[in-house]
Amino acid sequence: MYPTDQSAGARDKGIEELRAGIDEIDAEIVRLLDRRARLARKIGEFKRSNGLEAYVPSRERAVLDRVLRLGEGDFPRRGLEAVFREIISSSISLEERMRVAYLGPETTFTHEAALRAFGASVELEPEATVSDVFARVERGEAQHGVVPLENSMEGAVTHTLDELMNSPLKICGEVYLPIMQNLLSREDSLEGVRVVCSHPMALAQAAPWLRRNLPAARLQEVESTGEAARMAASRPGFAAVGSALAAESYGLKVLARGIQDSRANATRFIVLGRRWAGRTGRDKTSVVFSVKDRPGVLRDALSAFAEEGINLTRIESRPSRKRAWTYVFFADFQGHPEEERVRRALEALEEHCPYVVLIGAYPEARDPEAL
Ligand SMILES: O=C(O)C(=O)C[C@]1(C(=O)O)C=C[C@@H](O)C=C1
Repeated sequence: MYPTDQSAGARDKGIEELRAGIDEIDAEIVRLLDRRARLARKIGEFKRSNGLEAYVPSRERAVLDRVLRLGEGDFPRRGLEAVFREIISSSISLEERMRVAYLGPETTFTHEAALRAFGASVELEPEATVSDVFARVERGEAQHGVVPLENSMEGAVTHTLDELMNSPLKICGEVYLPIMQNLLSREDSLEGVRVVCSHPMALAQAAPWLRRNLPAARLQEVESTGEAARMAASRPGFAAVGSALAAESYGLKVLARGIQDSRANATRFIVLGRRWAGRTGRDKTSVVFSVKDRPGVLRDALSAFAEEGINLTRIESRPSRKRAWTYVFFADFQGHPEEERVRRALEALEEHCPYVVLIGAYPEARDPEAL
């Protein structure tokens, strides 16, 4: 027999005392949060009268680092980070009406990345394409944007690189998300699935699993994983490759979990804004440049980075789209343009390159596994 509330007697008394302790602490937390909110409002007023932006990634990094250093007790570190992500998100919303455009629709991985970067208290606005996200921010209809930049298995998101080349916007943040692909459907089992739809990258990530487990299914490419989930919800015999978040919001069954090809599959997203972020001491900088047409020029252009001991974390070429067979290079490196050694390396780069544009500087994302 299970004890009822009444019969639990002495044990109840024990738990009630503990709960009274929690109630007291909760009241104190709320009082402290109110005090913090009042300070954030004042900071918001100061920023408004001095033309400063509400979202300050470098300060957020400092706040989170400090909190994680303080939190060496019983409260889990991941929990601390999540709680403070939302506290800061609330502060931002008190400072100004913050609109963040992202590559939608809702429930896609970019949505998840935007939530990671800004928390749930800002207005997250889904856009149909990467260039719509850029356009919204460029027109000032959103202060920031979030788009995917590269996937650890599929490589660069070329739409994003092409937009970065021509936009006045800067990268002010980065988010890494481990990608978990799932097979979502209204059907009860794999036998009922005739068509599998998703974004081409998601289909590619799940390709070996799909070949093994659904060899007869037709694959259909659609604009996004969210759109795929919507289709799977409305059409019998359809399944989508997408996130667990999508399954939840479209009422789909998860027929198989973790169907992506590699456990190391992660996507890197960027936060766009009008300015790059301030220096934190653990930063990354992104540049785009073109080189003159002569042997060894790329080596010469990059040698200053080696000489200054600056670690290049990515280099990638794209057609310039200005003239056939001419290319631009995208490079990311550890460091911030305010550092002397970075300034020297960039000056040397300019000597070798007809075109160099600094497209962003931002706190280097923490490895989520390290928490
Ligand atoms: O310090 C600031 O500039 C604030 O606006 C406060 C705060 C915070 O809540 O800690 C909020 C938003 C910023 O992005 C950074 C930090």
